[in-house]
This record gives sequence, structure tokens and C-alpha cells, in this order.
Amino acid sequence: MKGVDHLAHERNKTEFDVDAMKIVWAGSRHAFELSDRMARLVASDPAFQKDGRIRLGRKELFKNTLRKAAHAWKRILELHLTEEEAGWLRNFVDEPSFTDLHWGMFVPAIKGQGTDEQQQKWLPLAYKMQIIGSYAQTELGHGSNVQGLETTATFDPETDEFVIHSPTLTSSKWWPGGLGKVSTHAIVYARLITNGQEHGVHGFIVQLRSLDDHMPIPGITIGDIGMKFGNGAYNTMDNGVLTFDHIRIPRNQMLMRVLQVTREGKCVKSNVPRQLIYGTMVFVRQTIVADASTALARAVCIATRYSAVRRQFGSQDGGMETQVIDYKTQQSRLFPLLASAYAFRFVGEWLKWLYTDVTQRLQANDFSILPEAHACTAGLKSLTTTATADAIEECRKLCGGHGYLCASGLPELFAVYVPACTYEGDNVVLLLQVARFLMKTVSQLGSGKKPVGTTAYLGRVQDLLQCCCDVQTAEDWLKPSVVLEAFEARSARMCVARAQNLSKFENPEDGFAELSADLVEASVAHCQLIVVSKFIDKLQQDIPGKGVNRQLQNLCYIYALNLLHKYLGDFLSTGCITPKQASLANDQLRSLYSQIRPNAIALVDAFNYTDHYLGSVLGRYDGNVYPKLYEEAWKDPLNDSVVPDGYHEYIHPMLKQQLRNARL
Ligand SMILES: CCCCCCCC/C=C\CCCCCCCCCC(=O)SCCNC(=O)CCNC(=O)[C@H](O)C(C)(C)COP(=O)(O)OP(=O)(O)OC[C@H]1O[C@@H](n2cnc3c(N)ncnc32)[C@H](O)[C@@H]1OP(=O)(O)O
Ligand SMILES: Cc1cc2nc3c(=O)[nH]c(=O)nc-3n(C[C@H](O)[C@H](O)[C@H](O)COP(=O)(O)OP(=O)(O)OC[C@H]3O[C@@H](n4cnc5c(N)ncnc54)[C@H](O)[C@@H]3O)c2cc1C
Repeated sequence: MKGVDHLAHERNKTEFDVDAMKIVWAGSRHAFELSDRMARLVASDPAFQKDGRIRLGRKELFKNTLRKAAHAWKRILELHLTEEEAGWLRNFVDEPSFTDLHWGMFVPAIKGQGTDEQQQKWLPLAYKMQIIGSYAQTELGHGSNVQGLETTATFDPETDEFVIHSPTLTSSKWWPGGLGKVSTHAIVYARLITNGQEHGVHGFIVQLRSLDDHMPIPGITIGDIGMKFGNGAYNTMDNGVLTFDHIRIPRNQMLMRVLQVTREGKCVKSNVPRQLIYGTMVFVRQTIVADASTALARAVCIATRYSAVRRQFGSQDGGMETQVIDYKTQQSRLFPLLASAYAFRFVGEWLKWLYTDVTQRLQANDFSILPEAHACTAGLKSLTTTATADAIEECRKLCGGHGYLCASGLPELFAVYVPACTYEGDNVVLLLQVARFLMKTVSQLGSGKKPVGTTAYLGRVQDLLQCCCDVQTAEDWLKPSVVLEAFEARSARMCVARAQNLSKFENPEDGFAELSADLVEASVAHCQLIVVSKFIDKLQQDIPGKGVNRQLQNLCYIYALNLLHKYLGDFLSTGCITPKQASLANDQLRSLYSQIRPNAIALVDAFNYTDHYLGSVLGRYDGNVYPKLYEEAWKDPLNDSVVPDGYHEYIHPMLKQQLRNARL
């Protein structure tokens, strides 16, 4: 870092060991060192610079992305980077591209749903990028309802092939990333038909383009679906449309871990549950939760640094004006978002552990925690992406007018991030899945089935329905057991109330449809409880570094008590707390904001983001905002000439016209 540090006075106030916090944020010293090295490698390579990409037209933008992806691959090979290092490098290139789908979905789908032979054949090709894959599930007519997909895969026993076909316009594959212009192959989801019988939706490896000249295979129609929300942003991605006219593929290109089709066209089920066909989605949802904290931390880092630089009002005797970060209203909007970034980081870590555990159990034919893994990944994906998208927009507002400039980095971040609320499962549809899981768990309580894992608290439902919150002073809200009990009681009471209402319906499906909005609220309460409880678990770990645990405690209680404030209706209406206790929680929240305030800049420094990755004039590490904002404005193409193009055609004649009218 060269030059003056305009935020030095802020950094001098820090009460904890920032380097130790960087390691907590990264997850381990190894993860910190590796990500730090990759971030610097990308930031120092001119081929990866991002300036001006929002001003590029679609074709230039897309070609620029192809160039960066090719350069990244070249560097990965030259430097012999490991898979982990390569993943970090791609992350810091910071531009959505076909490689996200290749590595993030195509490869995992083959790993999760392919047989050993299929993996041996296809994975080496994919690892060397001799083929490029995408994940073609969604169609024009159906996305959420996977069982409603219309593409067919009909087995032809004469030739030992599947015939992949798009029977209707609505069966056109629509949305898959990387499909429009790049992918040579895709995992295509289609209805399996053998001997005239349907066997549900399955995945098939289908070649789409020639490996010689990139032309579509005859019978395949393929292209890009068009511009998406925001300038630049997700338009670096070629989301595609694809139709099949009786395309033939060998039988061994159906992913057959769940179900095998024999030479005669007979379907043989393996011992793994049918839901494993959805396994790639579980994997990706888990990675989306981890990514939510990264995106949220970016927005919060920008808004926090800028809030310390920006001054408005409050000058006395010609002194300095007030830093906007010192306004209590700014703190009450900003610090819960800072706390959420840390909360999502830790729940993401835990979810990764859960996913690894499930994968190991599946390999040992233990499928018992698959429903919980599905509910957790679906629910936390929904909770964290909704909160992050909302938070990015809130950070834009926290930066006032300058937040609306592309130079703030926030409009692009929002545009890139917001589809996370839709892709990989619409967030409401996913919460309804959680609700089904919760209602099933509650309905089984009577039969003596003991809930485990994240629903274990429902096993104590009788206690939780009766318990009274033990808070008499604001300090009592700093007891983990008190906070946990309040969240558990709220969630348990909401679940039980919903289950009782459901039981009034003769047909449970009718009841579920009628009460779905209420059910979604119970799912949110349950997921918030998971986040709070995993944050509290984190505090119990031995966390080295002066003052680090203290800061994390403050953030944990800010996260929990802010939720309590925001969802006060739930807590009061279910009788978990009294209005007086709610008021004490607010007092505690204000006190926590004051304690976080001197550490705010250091807490965002701990994210260890380079200026390159942040891509924000407002969020610069050195806080030198105004001269750089001024400099940035002059880079706009409109400022290439003093008198704009179009002056002679449109402005000048208008002015002359007015002059003539004035003379009349
Ligand atoms: C400033 C610039 C910044 C730049 C930054 C750049 C950085 C890069 C940024 C971003 C790049 C990221 C790249 C991301 C790429 C996006 C990828 C997106 C890909 C996709 O979207 S793929 C398509 C995903 N589609 C979906 O998710 C569809 C959603 N629908 C479903 O999941 C299901 O169909 C359903 C669950 C809704 C179906 O419900 P239903 O029909 O009722 O269920 P059934 O199929 O009958 O099953 C019932 C039974 O199964 C259980 N179950 C359902 N799903 C699963 C599962 N996944 N796992 C396990 N079990 C499952 C369900 O609970 C039922 O169980 P039960 O019978 O009740 O016990
Ligand atoms: C940027 C982007 C990238 C994508 N990439 C891919 C990809 O690589 N591969 C791929 O296969 N797909 C991809 N998709 C598609 C994505 O997975 C789907 O759009 C997503 O699953 C939502 O499905 P849908 O579009 O059918 O929404 P719909 O289901 O049509 O949702 C419309 C509305 O209906 C509501 N709704 C739907 N069902 C219910 C219900 N049962 N109860 C209550 N409300 C309901 C939803 O909440 C929503 O408000 C991508 C999408 C986007 C935006």
C-alpha cells in the first residue's frame, strides 16, 4: 500500500488482532495464505483488469470474458496450480463465465450421478478442458417443477441408443449458463422412456457442438437467450437456448448411478435413493451459501469504509463535520449487515462440513441424513441469498448518491448477485421444501421418532412451548443459552401452530397450499435459528488472537438481537418474550453498536479483499475517495469530447428554434 492512508485514524482505534481475524474469516491459515496469494496474483496481472467492463457492448464484453477465461486457464497450467488454487484464481478473476458451470455443475454432476466407468471416461476430458460442459435442466416452460420437464430420452433397443428430443416449444432448454455459445457438452435432463414406459427425469451426457469447428451437431439448435439485468454484470455469461430434433446418443451416456437401463431397455434400480438425481443441486446450494458471505462482505466493506470517509453535518466552530458512520441510524442499518457477513461465513463453513459428512455417508450406503441435508441446503441457500441481495441494495443506499454510481461497484455487484435468489431453486419454492420437512418432523413426534441434527430442538417441544424467557436486564441478552432458547421457542411454536392448522384440513395437500405463506415464515424462523446456533457454536471454539473472540461475540449478538427486533411480531405473538424484554434487547443492541464502532474498519479489513477484487472507488483501502471519484468521471466516453456527438443534429437546431421563437 503506497500513499496516504485516509483511514489510518480508524485503523488506530482497533481493539483486536486483525491478522488473527483474517484467518478466522478464511477458515484456516492454509486457506488464508492460499487465497491471499491467488488474490494478489490476479490483481497484479494486467490481463485481469476490470476497469471499464461495464461500458463494453455485449459482444466485446463476452469476448473479453473468453479472453480472461483462456488466460486464467493458461496461468493455471503454467503455474501447475492445484484444484483448490485454481478455484481461488477463478474466483478472483471475478467475472461470471462458462467455467463456473463447467467446474461448478457439469463436473460435480458426473461425479455425483455417474457410474465409476462414466467418471473414468468423462472426468479426465473435463479436467483437461478437452470438453466444456454445462448443466441443462431448466426449460422454457418449467424450472422449479423438475418433474414437469418435457424433453424426452427414448431408448431405442435396436441401436442401443437414446433419442433425445424436444417435443414442444416449451421443452426448449432455457437458461443454462455457458450453453449459448461455448459448451461442447451438457448434462441434459430429460424424461426417460423405455419400452413405452416413463421412468421420471434423468441426466444424460450429450455432445452439442463439434470439437473441430464448434458447429452444433446436426439436429441441435442452440443460441444465447439475450441480455439480462444490469450493464456488464451477468451478461458476461452466455445463458442459452437449446432444442433437439431426435438426437441419438449411446446408452452409456445416461448417468446411471441411481437407475441403470440394460441393453434390453429394462430399468434396474440401484440401492441409492431417487433423490440423488437432485444431488448436484444440493452440492451447488451449499457452495452458494458460502458465496453469500463473500458477496455480502464485499458490499459491507465498501459501505463501511465509505461511511468512515463521508462527513455530513455536525460541524461546530468550523471543525470537522460528523463521519456518517457515527450516526446511530447508519450504525443500525450497517452493523447488522456486517454481523450477517460473519454469521453467513460460519454457517457456510458448517454446511460444507455437513455436505462432506453426507457424501461420506452416501458412499457407505447411509442415506438417513439426506432429507436434512436437502432441507438445510435449500433453506440456507434461500435465507442467505435473499438477505445478501437485500443487503447489497441497502449498502448502496448507505453510500448515498455516490452508491448509485457504477464506480461504487455496488450496482454491478447487485446485478450479478440478485439472480442467486432465483437460480438453483427459487427462494420461496425452496422454503416450501423446508416447510415440508419441518411439518413431517413435527407429525412424527407423536410416534416417538426423535428428531436429530438441526431439528433436535423439536424433540424438546413440550418444554419450548412453555418456557419463559429469563431476561431481566439488557446484559441478560448476552447469554448464549437465553438467545438460543428464544430462537428455539419461536421456531418450535411457529412449527407446532402451523402443524395444528394443517391438521384441520381433510386433504393435507390442500392445507399445505392454503397455508403456504404461513409455512414459509416457519421455515425462515427455523433457518435463522440454524444461523444463530452455528454462530454460537463458533464462539465456543478456541479462537486465538487478542480480542478476536470478543469481537465475534459482539457480532453474534448483533446478528441475533437485530433479527429479534426485525421479527418482533413472531417473538411477541408466540409469547416467547415480553414487550419489556424486547425493549431490553434493543438497549443491548445499541450498546453493541457502540462497541463495534471503533473496530468497524478493521472488521472489514479482515475480509482481506484487494482493491482489484472490490472494484470500488468508495471502498478503496486507503479511503482516498474524492480525488479518485473525480478522476473516474473523466474516463466516461461522454467526456471524450467537450461538445457531445449529436450537438449539431439535435441541440443546436433546438436552441436556434427557441431563439427564432423568442424573436417572434
Ligand atoms: C462485481 C462483479 C461481481 C462478479 C462476481 C462473479 C463471481 C461469480 C458469481 C456468480 C457465479 C455463480 C455461478 C452460479 C451459476 C448458477 C447456476 C444455476 C444453475 C441452476 O439454476 S440449475 C437448475 C436448478 N433448478 C432448481 O433448483 C429447480 C428447483 N426445484 C427443485 O429442486 C425440485 O424439483 C423440487 C424440490 C422443488 C421438486 O419438488 P417435488 O416435485 O415436490 O419433489 P419430488 O421431485 O417429487 O421429490 C420429492 C421428495 O424428494 C425430496 N427432495 C427434493 N429435492 C431434493 C434434493 N435436492 N435432495 C434430496 N431430496 C430432495 C423432497 O424433500 C421429497 O422428499 P419426501 O418424499 O417428502 O421425503
Ligand atoms: C442467471 C440464471 C442462471 C441460471 N442458470 C441455469 C443453469 O445453468 N442451468 C439450468 O438448468 N437452469 C438455470 N437457471 C434456471 C433457474 O434454475 C430457474 O429459473 C429457477 O429454478 C426458477 O425456476 P422458474 O424460472 O421456473 O421459476 P418459476 O417456478 O416459474 O417461478 C415464478 C414464480 O412462481 C413461484 N412459484 C413457483 N412454484 C411455486 C409453488 N409450488 N408454490 C408457490 N410459488 C411457486 C415462484 O416463487 C416465483 O415467484 C438459471 C436462472 C438464472 C436467472
